[in-house]
Amino acid sequence: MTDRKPLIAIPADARMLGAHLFHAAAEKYLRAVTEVVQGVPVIIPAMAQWLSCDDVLDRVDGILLPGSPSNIEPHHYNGSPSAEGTLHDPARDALSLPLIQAALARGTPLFAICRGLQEMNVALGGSLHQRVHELPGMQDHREDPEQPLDIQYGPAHEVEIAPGGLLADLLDQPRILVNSLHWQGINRLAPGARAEAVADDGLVEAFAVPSAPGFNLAVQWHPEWNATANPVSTKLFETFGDACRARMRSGA
Ligand SMILES: N[C@@H](CCC(=O)NCCCC(=O)O)C(=O)O
Repeated sequence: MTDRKPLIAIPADARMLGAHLFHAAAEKYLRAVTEVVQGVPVIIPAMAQWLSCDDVLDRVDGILLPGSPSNIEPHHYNGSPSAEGTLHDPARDALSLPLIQAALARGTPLFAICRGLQEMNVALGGSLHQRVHELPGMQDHREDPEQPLDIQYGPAHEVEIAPGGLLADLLDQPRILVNSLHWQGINRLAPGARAEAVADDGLVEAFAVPSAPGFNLAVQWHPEWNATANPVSTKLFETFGDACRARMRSGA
């Protein structure tokens, strides 16, 4: 008998489409889960007022925290108010931030991408820079929205892999080339988090929480974009998938 496929929860963005509020996730994340993780993606509506963390975690084998154009509300990390016009998604904040803490405590495998990395850092007590490109000495980590998507999600800069960590173990190379589509970034890395990759301007671009009982990894770049065409991205999603399958088989 073959195993069932693991169920992978993807917290939704809450977005107005016309006159109605939708709970949505971009197809590229669903595709990475179906195609590379070999799992079944389940979009979790951003309705934390009616769904507890246990309602979700009792049923799923892993969590994928996707990127989003929206920013975390800065009061979650004692940040100064956002610039006027900043897109927020308080419903997603309310779902994701407690879910991250609960998933890490339970050992549910967790893979966090872009906004997901920022959420994981904030959920664990870290803080964010709101406009990395305006800081002296920092690179511009934003995409050019005028370019076609393949260029926006194309290779942008290298990151240095921290020796002795999870990524060093998985990838066995000192530097990798990543894409870059973000304004915000880690300011204070959360207590208990270990930097796994750092850009040349010093920005932490990946981290893990080694003391958590399950697989967990957060990356600032977008491995879900054409994941099967990039060996590093494939490896990250396959490793996450293996952790989800192991969790599922353990019956935890
Ligand atoms: N808004 C934050 C997070 C950036 C991010 O997650 N971008 C992804 C955009 C859509 C997607 O590709 O899923 C920031 O700018 O830092």
